[in-house]
Formats: sequence, structure tokens, C-alpha cells
Amino acid sequence: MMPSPHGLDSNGLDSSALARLADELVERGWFVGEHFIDAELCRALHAELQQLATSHALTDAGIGRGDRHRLRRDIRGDAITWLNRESQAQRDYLTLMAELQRQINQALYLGLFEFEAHFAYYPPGAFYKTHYDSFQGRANRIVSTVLYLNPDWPQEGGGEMAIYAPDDETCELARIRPEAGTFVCFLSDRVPHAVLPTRYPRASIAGWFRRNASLGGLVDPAR
Ligand SMILES: O=C(O)CCC(=O)C(=O)O
Ligand SMILES: [Fe+2]
Repeated sequence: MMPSPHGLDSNGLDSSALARLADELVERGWFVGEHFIDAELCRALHAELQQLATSHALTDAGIGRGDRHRLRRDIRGDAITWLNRESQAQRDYLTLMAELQRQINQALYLGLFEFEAHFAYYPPGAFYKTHYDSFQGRANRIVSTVLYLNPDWPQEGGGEMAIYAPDDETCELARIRPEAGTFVCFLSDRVPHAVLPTRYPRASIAGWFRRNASLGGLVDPAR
């Protein structure tokens, strides 16, 4: 595809950022792109999440999926709702993620076949302790993504995502400010990460590219 003069190809993703994303996923397992997603789309998604929060449409998030789902406020303090394509902003974001899925599959042969995502709202004081998004051998979440939605995140706002060395959660490699437009993606079973306690309401969309719903006879429920 020919890049347009402003560097976005016709699918709305920056082609040089995409090339770096593929390289970094392979070389170190994680990628951070500032201004990766268009500011206007971030504004629309943020407005939608604020509306959902004020109308009490979010549910306290838990850990573990399927039958093993538990609320653990000592581990994670966000409230969520799954994207359902209801708004144009959601459809636009999911279209971009479908294009990203296509590009990652083309570059890395990961066999990603679907994407699930939820809005997440961390009230002041909330955090998410260090974790992996999936476990080796049981992984049907293959690539994790996070898009941040707060414009002008304050210097002293906390709420950074901490990334730790693949397979060594004692070694911190990066702290990412949750600033609107910043997009992070990483290998779900390799990269330990955490959300440090936030001082301000923190808005994001967390999403996962998945492979098959069942691996070796082990059913891994989507949610
Ligand atoms: O919001 C973030 O920075 C990360 C969220 C996260 O790790 C998750 O939802 O699994
Ligand atoms: Fe996570």
C-alpha cells in the first residue's frame, strides 16, 4: 500500500509505526507508540467511556475467566465494559484493530483470528498488580493491546503502566504515561506488567488478539 504524504496509509495506521511495531514485538516482545491512534477518535472514545461511567454502566473487573472469575480489589481496581460495536467510535477503533491484526499476521505469522476489548476506568487510588495476560502453553490471548484515552495526563498523575522484563518480573524496563493516543502492545504470555496506583480517573481500552478458543482440548473462555 502506498503511504499518503502524512504517513498514514489509507487504513488510518502509520506505516512506519507499524513496521517498528512488528520489529519490536519480535525483538523484545513489546511496543509503545505515542500518537498511534488519531486524537479525534480518542476524544470520542473517552467521551463514550465517561458517559458509561456516569450512567453506572461499568462493572467492577475481576481476575480469572469463566468459572474461576473472582473480584479481587487488592489485585485490580478497574471497572469495565466490553466493546459491542454500538457507537461509530467503537466501530472505527475495531476496524483499526482488524487492520492491525492483518498486518501482524502478515509480518509475524501469529495466526491471530479475533480481537476482544473492553473499556477500563481506574478511579483515583486504583491499580492492577503485576501479572501476565495469559499463561504459556494455555495461551489463546496472544497479543495484548492498550490504548490510553486521557488527554493531558498530569505529570504527577501516577497510573503509569510498568513493563517488566520478559519472564523476569523483578526487572522494570519501562513506565508508560497513560496519555491519549499512546498505544502499547505486547506478547500476552511473555511480558509481565502492572498499572501503578493512579491519582486521577484513568481511561483506557484493553484488548487482546486471540488464536483458537480451544487448544489441546482445553477450552479457554473468552471472558
Ligand atoms: O491499562 C493498562 O495500562 C494495562 C491494563 C492491563 O494490564 C489489563 O487490563 O490486563
Ligand atoms: Fe494486563
